[in-house]
Amino acid sequence: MTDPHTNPVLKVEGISKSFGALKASDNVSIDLRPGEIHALIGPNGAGKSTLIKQISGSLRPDTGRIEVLGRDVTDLDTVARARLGLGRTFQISSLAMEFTVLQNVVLGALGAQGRVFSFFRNVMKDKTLLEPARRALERVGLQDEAQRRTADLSHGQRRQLEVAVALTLNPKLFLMDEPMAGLGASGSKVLTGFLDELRHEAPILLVEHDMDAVFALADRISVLVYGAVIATGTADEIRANPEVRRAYLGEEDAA
Ligand SMILES: Nc1ncnc2c1ncn2[C@@H]1O[C@H](COP(=O)(O)OP(=O)(O)OP(=O)(O)O)[C@@H](O)[C@H]1O
Repeated sequence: MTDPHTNPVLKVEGISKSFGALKASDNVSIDLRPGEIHALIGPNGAGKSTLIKQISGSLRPDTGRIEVLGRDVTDLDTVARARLGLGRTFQISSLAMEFTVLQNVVLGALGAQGRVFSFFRNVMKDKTLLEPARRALERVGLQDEAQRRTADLSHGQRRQLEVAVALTLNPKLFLMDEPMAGLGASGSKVLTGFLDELRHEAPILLVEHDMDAVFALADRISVLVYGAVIATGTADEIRANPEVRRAYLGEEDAA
């Protein structure tokens, strides 16, 4: 369990973001503590992805402040935030399907570092890239698939590969947008086990529709409705919260 008194690795304070008349983030404050998985749940269109984008740096909030490891990153771009230790996996795959598994990890690490390359052959011989890439593949259990074409992997293996790409940067914390999406029961079980271990190394802010995974993994859960956080608490507190049941869980019969 996490100690609420330790300094959070991520602190979001009063973030708001509007698209025209629509308030996609409405004065959101949340934090992420060392060793924890903090899940962000809410109905479709509640503003989960919009919030993740603002934390990762790909979308600028209208107001509010974001701190990563005690540093104000509100004005930093995605590359600078990644360098500080903010890892991210995406809702839609960013993998190059025709490339091998190992090539994707190497290229992903290069891109995330903001580096450019001119000769692909040289990049694939660069030990400073290859070694961390192989280590990351081992961590997620894909070491035997390194030379396979990414398009030939199962959906679950691609999700593992995305985590491996993010791991090469040694993230101090993770933002994950629906990592279980499209995984079968066995795939999500494997990934659940992996995230359960990963949290000790890098705490995770997890957007996820799979309620079994959320209630199994999350130390804390925040519920977003119409851009605003209506509750934050443990799984039991969230299950028992009448406002949450009315606004969300009750309607999906997930409690
Ligand atoms: N770039 C944009 N321009 C205009 N409206 C947007 C934009 N991005 C998101 N929205 C709107 O903001 C609201 C929040 O969207 P968001 O994708 O963050 O929700 P979500 O909770 O992640 O949904 P889902 O669970 O379906 O992924 C939605 O009404 C969406 O249509």
